[in-house]
Amino acid sequence: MPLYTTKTWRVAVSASTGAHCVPAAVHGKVGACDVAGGVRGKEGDSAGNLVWVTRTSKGMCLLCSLQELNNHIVTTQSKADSTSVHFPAEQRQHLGPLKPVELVFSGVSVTVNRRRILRDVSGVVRPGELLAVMGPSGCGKTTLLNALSGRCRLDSGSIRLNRECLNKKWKRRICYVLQQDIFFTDLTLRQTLEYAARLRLPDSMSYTQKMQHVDHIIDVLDLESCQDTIIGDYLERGLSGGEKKRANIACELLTNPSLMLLDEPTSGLDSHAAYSLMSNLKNYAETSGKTVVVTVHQPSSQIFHMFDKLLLLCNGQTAYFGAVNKVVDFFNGIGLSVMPHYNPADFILEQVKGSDELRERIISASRQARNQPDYPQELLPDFVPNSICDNKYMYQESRLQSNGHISSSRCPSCPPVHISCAHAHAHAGNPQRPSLCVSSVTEKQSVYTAVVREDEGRSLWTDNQSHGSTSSSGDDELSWPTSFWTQFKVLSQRNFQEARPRMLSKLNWIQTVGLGVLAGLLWFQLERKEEALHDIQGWMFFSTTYWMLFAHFGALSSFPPEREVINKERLSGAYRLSAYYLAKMVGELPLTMTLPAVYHVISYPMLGFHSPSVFLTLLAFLLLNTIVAQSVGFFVGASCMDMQVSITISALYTLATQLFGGYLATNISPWLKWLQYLSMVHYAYQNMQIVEFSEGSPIMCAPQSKFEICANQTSIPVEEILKVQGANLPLWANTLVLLLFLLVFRVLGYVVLRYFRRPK
Ligand SMILES: Nc1ncnc2c1ncn2[C@@H]1O[C@H](COP(=O)(O)OP(=O)(O)OP(=O)(O)O)[C@@H](O)[C@H]1O
Repeated sequence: MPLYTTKTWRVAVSASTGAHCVPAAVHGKVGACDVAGGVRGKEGDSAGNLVWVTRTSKGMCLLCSLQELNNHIVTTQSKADSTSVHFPAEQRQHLGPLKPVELVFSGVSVTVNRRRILRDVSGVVRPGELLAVMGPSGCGKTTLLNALSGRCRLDSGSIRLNRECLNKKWKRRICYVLQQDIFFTDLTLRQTLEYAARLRLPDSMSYTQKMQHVDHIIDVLDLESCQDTIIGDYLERGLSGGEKKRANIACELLTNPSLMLLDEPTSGLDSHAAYSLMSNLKNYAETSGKTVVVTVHQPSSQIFHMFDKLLLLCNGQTAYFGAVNKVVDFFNGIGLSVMPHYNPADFILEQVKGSDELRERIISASRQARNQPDYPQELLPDFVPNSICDNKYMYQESRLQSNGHISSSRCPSCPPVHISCAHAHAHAGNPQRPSLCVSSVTEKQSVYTAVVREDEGRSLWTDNQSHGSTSSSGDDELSWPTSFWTQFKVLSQRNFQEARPRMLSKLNWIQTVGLGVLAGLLWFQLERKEEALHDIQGWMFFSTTYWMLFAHFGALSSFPPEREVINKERLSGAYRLSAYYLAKMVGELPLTMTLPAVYHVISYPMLGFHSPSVFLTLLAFLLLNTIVAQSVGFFVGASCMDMQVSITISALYTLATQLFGGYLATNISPWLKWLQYLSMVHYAYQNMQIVEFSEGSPIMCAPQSKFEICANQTSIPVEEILKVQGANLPLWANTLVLLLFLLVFRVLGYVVLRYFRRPK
């Protein structure tokens, strides 16, 4: 699919329509815009001026260099660059409006477990910039990223994105690539990306478009060769460390995020892979106007010079914040000179790992640097953030009317904004009808202004220093990328695919068939007489308890790794918990039922087959019991964060359930008897007896029968068999209780995940 085309553009100027861009010649596919949004032009714009990209209603791609507007002619070429992440226009329009993000964090202090980790850390990253956070191990880099992504509470300070405080809407939009690679280990890389695309790309994109997008990301991150390899873990080898890292980034890149936070993306990579990854990110930031923050340990000098800005941390405090190319001057200024040919990254890290006195000197020099004129004004103590306007509407939108005037819809309490088209080089030879305008600066702060051309009805963003977003739409920003139905469908498929190798593993098959045959042989063709009654009951009790334990502990052990993945996905706002929960139940249902059914098919006919209806009803109760046990296991697994605790609780519950099931102990003291009503096995076992002994040939009395009724008749009715065990509920009541168990534990599991174990 050709994503990259070479285009030549002219600016047509006429008295009636003013200046606008027209394609002078188009080679390749029309509409395949390959630069996302307005960017500070690099390619084809040697002057480094703003390049505008927009789409007309006819789907044409317009690129104009503002600098050249006055010259009436623009030639912009965007050449193929396989390392850049570009989104084809027809896909990009589905990914939502392009929203460059300016990240400002000021005076951030964080305490974790009563230990102060970060103190008064500040910084600004603008769209198109790559900020590196560096510092010795344990200095607080990850904690800072956690704070910037809204995953930990600030003691003081603020985090603003496009001048809005970090809120739920932004948290969902931030892409945070964690240091650990959290995936379903049995899925291949391609399957992982496909599911992520189907879940996180909007419903307005077709399946084919989503898959094309996956292909593109795989191509960009050079993952073709390993796309069909499983992710793997320490038990089963899969992707290499570097491939996992890139897979992690690929999953996040799918949604075309405006702000990316990456924790140690180069750790575990060789120098070439690290360089290639960082140049991808650099390109991504530059060409797509993205804001990227990475933490790095010890970058090579090549990588170091790729960064635009550096935040150097030392014991949780800022040791340097500013342009990378000025860090050497900063250290020179305090008498610490880098030796020639020495990697500046190594040098500065050595300094911040030096003596206490040296570190104090660096930190205090960094504090003094705040008085320098080039220090970002947003970080100055007297900067008034959004106290004048409320956070939401610091951004404002203006409309360019057909008469050439600009109408501004700013909030009443905003300071006056002077929109200066001259300032924006946008006269285009016709002052009455400027094509594009940018905001100017008020006394204290620049205000983000998007100017909408009435004839195109489309917002463009700009600012002479930084970029604002198109208007934030509040609540709809919190809506999910896909419908409940899509989420349910995709998650069910993923659950099925992910759980199948685990639940239907070769070992589980061997265990099931082996036990089925063994149980069949042990209780082979039992006669229907009192002497064999205990054995028939033994088969039933063994079957119900075995599958209870199998399902309960299966659910218990599989949930902790799954919790990691769903927490990560929930934090990124990928889907509703309810969709996941329902999908988990439905997706795993066929797998949960397969092995007990196989066991039943093998062992029951060996025991003695009466009728298909008995066979099927017994199977139904065995399966119901298994599903109930699975729900209890899932509930315990979801509630307990500590595996040891959950195993202890489960062992206690399942063993008590067996003891009170009605087979092992029949003369239970009255004060303990109530416990049998909490035993799910009790109900399933009773029902199996009711079904088995109600149909077919009756159970014949023994010559020395222990049943009183045998004094008057030759066979034992089912009621008498159950009475011995102290059970008196009918079939329907036992079934109802089992269904209630199922419902209650499923609902409890959901409530725990929704309210008590929310990812933070
Ligand atoms: N939950 C926690 N409880 C106690 N201490 C914590 C916790 N989380 C982090 N810390 C401490 O905070 C400090 C900073 O941790 P952080 O993970 O942010 O460092 P880092 O700079 O990312 O380190 P590295 O480069 O080794 O990954 C460390 O000393 C760590 O032990």
